[in-house]
Amino acid sequence: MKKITIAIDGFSSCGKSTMAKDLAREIGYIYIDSGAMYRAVTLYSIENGIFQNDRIDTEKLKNLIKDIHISFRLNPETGRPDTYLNGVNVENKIRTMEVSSCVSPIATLDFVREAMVAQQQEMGKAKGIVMDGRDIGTTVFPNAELKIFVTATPEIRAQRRYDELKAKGEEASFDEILENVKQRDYIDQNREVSPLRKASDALLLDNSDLTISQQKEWLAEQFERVIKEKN
Ligand SMILES: Nc1ncnc2c1ncn2[C@@H]1O[C@H](COP(=O)(O)OP(=O)(O)OP(=O)(O)O)[C@@H](O)[C@H]1O
Ligand SMILES: Nc1ccn([C@@H]2O[C@H](COP(=O)(O)O)[C@@H](O)[C@H]2O)c(=O)n1
Repeated sequence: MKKITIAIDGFSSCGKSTMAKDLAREIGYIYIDSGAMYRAVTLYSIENGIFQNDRIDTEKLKNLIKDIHISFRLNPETGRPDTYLNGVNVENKIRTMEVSSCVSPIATLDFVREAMVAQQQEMGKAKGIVMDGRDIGTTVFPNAELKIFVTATPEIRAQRRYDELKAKGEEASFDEILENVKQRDYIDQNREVSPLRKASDALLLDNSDLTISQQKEWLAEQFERVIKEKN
């Protein structure tokens, strides 16, 4: 059976990775969370004094970008891939509010995007991949056979993220999360390079009123339909 490329884009915290991971596991495809890659570059920038007091030392980051190696390894406990930055597992560190509040400015930088997109295209060159992000259907894999664009109201997305952090026993403020979600959406949609857009051939999914299992079922139906057409 011919494998395809699946691009899942959309707004922050709307459930892209939940859908993408589940589908990839069920159909035996590779799953790549492209947002984790921008988060890893951001963590590196914070830890190496590149992002300080709301300022990015772009020259320093440009010189060091070639030293930033991001990879994914399956975590046998969760059954999901963890993100590694220069060989160190940073899966938890990249999910903090500190990284969330710095990541979108880092993701506006053209040389950062160039480096990430090149790695993402390399990861997907053999197809059989589900990748989620902001520019997967528009820039990374414009020829993907299945493209989805996911959205939900900012309040619902913030509530989901708040519930997730609370369930992990982490301190969280709903207002801070909502503000972060809105701010990232704004920066992501308004940057010059590869802004967040629905690709013209992407299917739109508003999952505000869908459960995780309903959206999973919907995605599986889309996959079945496309794979039948292609084989
Ligand atoms: N339909 C849904 N109903 C309720 N909760 C959901 C739904 N879909 C996802 N979630 C939950 O919402 C939270 C955010 O989901 P997820 O991390 O998949 O979003 P995302 O779009 O990948 O976010 P980000 O852009 O920040 O990477 C998670 O806690 C997830 O379990
Ligand atoms: N393809 C992508 C993916 C992500 N970004 C930026 O990274 C931020 C974090 O992504 P999450 O998916 O983990 O929320 C996101 O807000 C974007 O700024 C991107 O630009 N392109």
